[in-house]
Amino acid sequence: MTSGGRIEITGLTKRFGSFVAVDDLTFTVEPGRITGFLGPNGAGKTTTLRMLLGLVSPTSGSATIDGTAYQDLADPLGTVGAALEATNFHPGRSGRDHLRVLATAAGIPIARVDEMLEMTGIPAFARRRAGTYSLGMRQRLALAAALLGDPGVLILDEPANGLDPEGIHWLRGFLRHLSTDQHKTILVSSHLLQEVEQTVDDVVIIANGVLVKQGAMADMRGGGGAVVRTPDPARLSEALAGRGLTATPGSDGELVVGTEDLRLVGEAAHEAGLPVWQLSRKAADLEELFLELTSGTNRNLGPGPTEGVA
Ligand SMILES: Nc1ncnc2c1ncn2[C@@H]1O[C@H](COP(=O)(O)OP(=O)(O)OP(=O)(O)O)[C@@H](O)[C@H]1O
Repeated sequence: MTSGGRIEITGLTKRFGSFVAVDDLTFTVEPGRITGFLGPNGAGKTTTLRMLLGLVSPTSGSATIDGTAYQDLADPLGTVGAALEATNFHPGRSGRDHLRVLATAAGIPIARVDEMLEMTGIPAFARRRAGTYSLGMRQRLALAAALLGDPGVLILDEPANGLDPEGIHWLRGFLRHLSTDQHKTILVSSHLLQEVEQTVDDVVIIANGVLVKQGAMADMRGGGGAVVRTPDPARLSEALAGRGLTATPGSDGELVVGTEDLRLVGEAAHEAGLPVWQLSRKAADLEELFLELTSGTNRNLGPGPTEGVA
């Protein structure tokens, strides 16, 4: 069982002619964690992953795994497993045969094939031609292929694409097991924050090839403040103001307080002699935050509606 290496992206840039697909990108991905690589369609995620895997050469900058570029790795399949597209299977070949060909070419014991099919939940389909697989099945087969060499680093491009809710639930648990129990490094791209929200520990968000945010998912969730409900919101507002806390009336008689510390709010209510009907943390609206961070940046859609010129 191989534990993961550290991915380091430094000043990574890719130009296609005059078009800058990836622009001076710098971030790191740590072992034992699941990192979501997020951005709207066309943001430059796939190009970045392709550079990391040595499939596209950077215009400048570097992408390394434990300090080594992919093309210089001594044992690439045993170090990094990748599933970039779920469609590159020979349609007439069974999933099992596909994995057997890969395993033989890489000198991996054939027994590992059935182990991986079992692990990714596709043994019953293994003897059917891959051309008949649903997108979800192809995703599982791509994952099985990526894991054949027991790599410490796993790079998955939109792995939840085509999975049904049960499949997404399964994927979430599976990736969690690989990161927590096997300490692997997992980088998962997605254009939907919601899709990976419950899966990832860290996020790297890009738009127009540029880094817009990197951090722990828990920090993204924070900042929402506290919600408190009481029979006399005006009096509680005053008590909170006395403690330097801002309180804004919400939609349904509640107050939204500018602190994450629920104790402060509870104490203010207690001092004012007010009963508290509800006191909870307000979750930040991640979808809103994501749209805000990346708004109007989907290059593939062209410019948005423009203001009329007087
Ligand atoms: N070989 C190429 N030649 C010219 N432009 C390219 C090439 N490859 C990618 N691009 C452009 O670079 C931009 C980034 O593409 P990329 O596929 O990396 O984005 P992405 O974030 O992965 O989006 P998606 O989720 O749609 O795959 C896009 O505008 C794309 O059209």
